[in-house]
Amino acid sequence: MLGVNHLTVAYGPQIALEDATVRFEAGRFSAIIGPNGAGKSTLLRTLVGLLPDHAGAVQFDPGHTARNCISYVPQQQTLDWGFPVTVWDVAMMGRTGRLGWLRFPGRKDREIVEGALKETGVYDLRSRHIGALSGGQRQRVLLARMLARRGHLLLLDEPLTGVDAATQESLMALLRAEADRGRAVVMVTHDLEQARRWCDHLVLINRRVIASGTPDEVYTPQNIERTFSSSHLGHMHE
Ligand SMILES: Nc1ncnc2c1ncn2[C@@H]1O[C@H](COP(=O)(O)OP(=O)(O)OP(=O)(O)O)[C@@H](O)[C@H]1O
Repeated sequence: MLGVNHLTVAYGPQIALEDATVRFEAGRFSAIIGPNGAGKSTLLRTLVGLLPDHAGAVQFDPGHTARNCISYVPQQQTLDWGFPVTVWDVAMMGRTGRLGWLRFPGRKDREIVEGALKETGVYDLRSRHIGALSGGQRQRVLLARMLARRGHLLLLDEPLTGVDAATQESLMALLRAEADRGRAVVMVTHDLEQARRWCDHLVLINRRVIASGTPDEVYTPQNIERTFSSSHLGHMHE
């Protein structure tokens, strides 16, 4: 459904991701795993189209583009939470992004937003200003916006940061269900054990793709060592 082919991304002289080739399929729940600075967010942001300045190709299946099929949940700290909007408004942005700014949302859109807020457990907070939410509540609102968009491809950058353990389980179940409905779900995470339990496709990266496959294929001592060995600290200081 979506992939990158020999992708290299640099920020100025610093190469963040080198010669990465990987494919994400519909119906699969994929996890991108690696240490800090490994290039995980860079890979996701390139897929979304936020880093157009790269070498190599981002490939969509025919009829799909970043604009018409991706729902993206960025890292929470990259957003401005002082913006004067309510929980409901943020979830509705999932619809307006789809409709275009000139069309007003209709009853169907309101139903979809209501359903998304209920699914993520923040419907009761719908009139609250987003600045007045806890970290875990904010994360749920971002997930509600993502669900409201109804994209075929869900890209999430560390979506469980700040979320308590019980809620993490229910949100993982929610994402698993989205994959089982035929969506491609791709999540950046630091939690290897959680990824092994919920995901059927893992991608280990450390500036390069170290391994890609099922949890059993990917979680070998050698791959883990190559992904998390301190050698990557070397290139952080290059
Ligand atoms: N806007 C930027 N300008 C310059 N360098 C950047 C920028 N964004 C990321 N980098 C660098 O690119 C490399 C990869 O960063 P990236 O954010 O993709 O890592 P990550 O795997 O998502 O890390 P983390 O687990 O810490 O979120 C890092 O060395 C980082 O310092």
